[in-house]
Amino acid sequence: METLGDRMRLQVQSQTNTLTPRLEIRNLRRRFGNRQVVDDVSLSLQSGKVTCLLGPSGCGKSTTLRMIAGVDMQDSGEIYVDGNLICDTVFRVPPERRQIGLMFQDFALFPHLSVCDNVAFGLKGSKDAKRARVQELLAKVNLGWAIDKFPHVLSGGEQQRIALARALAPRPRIMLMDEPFSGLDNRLRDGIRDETLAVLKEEDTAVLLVTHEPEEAMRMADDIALMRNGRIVQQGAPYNIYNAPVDKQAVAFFSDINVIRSTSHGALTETPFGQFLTPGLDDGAPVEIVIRPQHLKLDFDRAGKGPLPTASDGVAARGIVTRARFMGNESLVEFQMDHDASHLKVTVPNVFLPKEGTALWLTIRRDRCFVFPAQA
Ligand SMILES: Nc1ncnc2c1ncn2[C@@H]1O[C@H](COP(=O)(O)OP(=O)(O)OP(=O)(O)O)[C@@H](O)[C@H]1O
Repeated sequence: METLGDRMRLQVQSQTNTLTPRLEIRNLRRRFGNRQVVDDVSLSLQSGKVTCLLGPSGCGKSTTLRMIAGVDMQDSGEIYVDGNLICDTVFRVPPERRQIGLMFQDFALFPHLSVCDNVAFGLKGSKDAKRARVQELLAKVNLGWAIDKFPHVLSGGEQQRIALARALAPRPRIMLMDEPFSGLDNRLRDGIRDETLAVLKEEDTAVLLVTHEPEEAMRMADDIALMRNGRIVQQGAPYNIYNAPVDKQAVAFFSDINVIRSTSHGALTETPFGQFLTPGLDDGAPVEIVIRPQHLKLDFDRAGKGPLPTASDGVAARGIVTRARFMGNESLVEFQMDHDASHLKVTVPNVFLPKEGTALWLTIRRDRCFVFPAQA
């Protein structure tokens, strides 16, 4: 008979199982020559979730992926799958036994094999069982009709979906994707991204997607790990990464930015747009207030006066239009500010194209400002 102790043990066990990451990397490091390309990277992936490793070109994303796949070897650090060590500096499970699927930009299918044979390539078992799995996957990517075709008769987008089916066929526990959509033209990309995401979720695969495109990460990720110079500088849900960035570069990675420079005194800084708190900063410490162009507001000049100050928008400062351009969904208006001749950019929905030399008043949405100590 099951005792209370057994039940509690089972409960603890099942909780542990749900908490154990599908993939965990701890303190991974890799150096090429005298350059530390991956510097103490730790990450956890959960089943059915997409984590995006997002960062500029050359920051070490692909090197991290290659170590996880087992095609490159870390200098130090460990890799675990379902809590089991698969690689440290002494022990190493070979790539083909890691149950990790790979999908790269250069996803080349085998041209001499049919779609069926391409997708079945990594499968074991009887011919019928393989064909059944191929049919199941092709149905998921809406390409059931192509099973007996050859790759060259398919479009780029269709080939990409076949590559996804091929990578998923052996039911990998983890899928590593390195810029898999960057070879596709813009019109196809969104649809294929969404479809890929749906299939990966359905298969409950843990996904690590490498990209240098913030829009792609925002669109696909449950979790974003922002990487810079070999390190993960911030990790979290897309909403948090966008709205609570760790530093100026993290804001700038997602959008254009404006920087208002000032100095801290008594844990406050005075700017032409009002005061801001600067907790923890020494007197005289330089401060940067960072704000995205869509979070400034414009108002007309009424005989040298602008709008009255408000708690949400602070004080208005006057600027002179230096340029205004229509961008499609919005207009971009650039200013030279009266108070210090600095330049600020403002985006306004639809068409708003004031003439060069027009005086306008700018306010900033205080809840959308990020205050950082100035970086050297
Ligand atoms: N085998 C190697 N030998 C020497 N240097 C290498 C090697 N592999 C990568 N690097 C260097 O390490 C740095 C990081 O490369 P990596 O491919 O990981 O960057 P990435 O973030 O994926 O960039 P991208 O988005 O351009 O692919 C680059 O400067 C690259 O030149």
